[in-house]
Amino acid sequence: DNLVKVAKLVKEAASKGAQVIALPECFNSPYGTSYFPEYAEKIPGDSTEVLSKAAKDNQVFLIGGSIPEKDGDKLFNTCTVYNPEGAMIAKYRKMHLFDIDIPGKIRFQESETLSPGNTFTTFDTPYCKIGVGICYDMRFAEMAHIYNKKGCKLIVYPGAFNMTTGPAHWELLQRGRALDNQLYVATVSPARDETASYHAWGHSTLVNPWGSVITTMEHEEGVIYSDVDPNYVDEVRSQIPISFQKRNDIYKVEEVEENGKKA
Ligand SMILES: NC(=O)CCC(=O)C(=O)O
Repeated sequence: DNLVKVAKLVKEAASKGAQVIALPECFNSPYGTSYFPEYAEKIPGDSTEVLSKAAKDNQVFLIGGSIPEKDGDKLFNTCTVYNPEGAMIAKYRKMHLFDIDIPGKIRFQESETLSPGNTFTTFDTPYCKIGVGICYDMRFAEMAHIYNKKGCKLIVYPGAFNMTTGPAHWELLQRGRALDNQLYVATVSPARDETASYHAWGHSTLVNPWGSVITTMEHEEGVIYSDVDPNYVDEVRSQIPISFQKRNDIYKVEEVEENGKKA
């Protein structure tokens, strides 16, 4: 059902002028560790073929939310990205697994069935460079900082916060990452399904480099639209030039080398 919905909604968004479209975390699977093995697919596979076709048919960049990915005997929470020709131009595996335990509220351990990825992922568009993270990744300021250093003007986080952390942290984190790095931050959540075991907070949102929420929604299914203006990123950065004012002589955020390669 969700694959059919993707084809329909991407077409609808493109017909209204969208050029870059993003889907939610785990859009082809219920969000829950017991579901991931059942719904996991290889990449390429049925779900990613639908994404590739939707991008090509509608001539858009498509950030395909995420799916549980099966690779050998491991599962990952993986986002794939397509260009308007339908080619997969990026693949990102969630680096920071959502393992939390808030007594009486929520315990969730993605690591029960998923493994973490180890690679930062950005891609170029004619509009700007875009960085990809998934949900819990948004809590890690250093990751967004590295995307800023790599030249991104937009970071997209498909994400499914919950009814405990959503109201408290969802918007605050996006505004924080946007303001820290003076770039746009977009989050895309699944709609809330009251019959599911995990109740998503919803509230897909776009925040601008000034830290202002420029578009958002509630928790029902829907599509939201907004312009991203890469020139506005430059404007804010020249007005408040924090990137030049960092005391790199005293502290520095940098990618570590892993096995001789950048992480
Ligand atoms: N899917 C996730 O990573 C959820 C993250 C979350 O809810 C949080 O509070 O962080």
